[in-house]
Amino acid sequence: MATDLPPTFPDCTVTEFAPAKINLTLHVTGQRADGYHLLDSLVVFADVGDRVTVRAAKALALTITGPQAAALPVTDDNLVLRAARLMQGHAAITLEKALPVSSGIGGGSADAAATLRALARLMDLPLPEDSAVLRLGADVPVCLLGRAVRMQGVGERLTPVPDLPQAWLVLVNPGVAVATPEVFRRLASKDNPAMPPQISPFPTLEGFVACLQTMRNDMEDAATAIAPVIGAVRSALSAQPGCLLSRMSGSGATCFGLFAAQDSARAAARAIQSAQPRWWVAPARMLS
Ligand SMILES: C[C@](O)(CO)[C@H](O)COP(=O)(O)OP(=O)(O)OC[C@H]1O[C@@H](n2ccc(N)nc2=O)[C@H](O)[C@@H]1O
Ligand SMILES: Nc1ncnc2c1ncn2[C@@H]1O[C@H](COP(=O)(O)OP(=O)(O)OP(=O)(O)O)[C@@H](O)[C@H]1O
Repeated sequence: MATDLPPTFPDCTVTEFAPAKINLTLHVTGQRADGYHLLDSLVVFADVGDRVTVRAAKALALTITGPQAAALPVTDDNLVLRAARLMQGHAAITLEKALPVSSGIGGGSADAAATLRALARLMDLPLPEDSAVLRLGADVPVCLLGRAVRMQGVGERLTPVPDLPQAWLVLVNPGVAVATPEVFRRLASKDNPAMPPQISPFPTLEGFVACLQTMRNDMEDAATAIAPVIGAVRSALSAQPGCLLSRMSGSGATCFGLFAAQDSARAAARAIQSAQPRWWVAPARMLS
């Protein structure tokens, strides 16, 4: 049911960027009685992502455009609409979908967070309370924060980390959607060691990478069992000159390579894309 807007409602549009979320590490350290898993993850963002534009309207409506739009039909449970309903936002919303769907880089969560931010700006309203944000999805709180952070609990405990060194990423998705609940179900162990209690400052990228190498993504084996092509993605990234570290993000199938120089990241992305024209490949700056 459409509701009339207050006469003073500003006639403008607001656009918010929805950056890809990357789990540089993802330790699964336990499971709660309700089935949700306890995590310990170093999360960063990349300068590639979706874009959410909101415009005041008499009723809530969503249009999806962009290179990945075909993979995401407009349905009532789209996270953009769920987020907008939380804000009671009457808005015409356009989601420009650039990130592959169900790919471990938090596309839906990033879109939900961007929608909350955009509607808060458009309507000059506060953001919803933390528990409501978490109910949208375990990755929505971290996406709402939108900067490098240690994520614990089921996704709600966010602790600042020291400034991270500048780095470049190559994100590669082989075009296979991996369902997060299935990967959690298939974990061989749900009770793995956490990251060290303190994350110290990293004066150099080399030191940062050495530290990351002592950590893991505990979902990678289970995701690779579901989508063996993840192994090929990891190999393709690791084989690139200048790749300091490669690992899967989230529940997959997207993997990232970490590079010291933008040129090497771009060259690696070009090489992988030309060898695998059907894969989604994106060079990006790591946002910390
Ligand atoms: C794997 C991660 O991407 C790591 O950042 C996230 O934890 C997943 O976040 P998300 O996609 O926003 O997850 P949700 O949409 O809340 O949950 C999808 C499903 O994943 C499982 N799930 C999710 C988060 C969590 N801490 N434990 C879980 O067991 C639950 O079965 C849930 O039904
Ligand atoms: N705006 C949206 N963008 C992407 N997926 C959405 C969106 N809204 C709802 N979904 C649904 O959410 C599910 C997960 O999609 P998403 O792309 O967020 O996965 P993901 O990248 O693996 O997330 P995460 O890294 O948080 O586990 C899919 O089933 C998808 O249909």
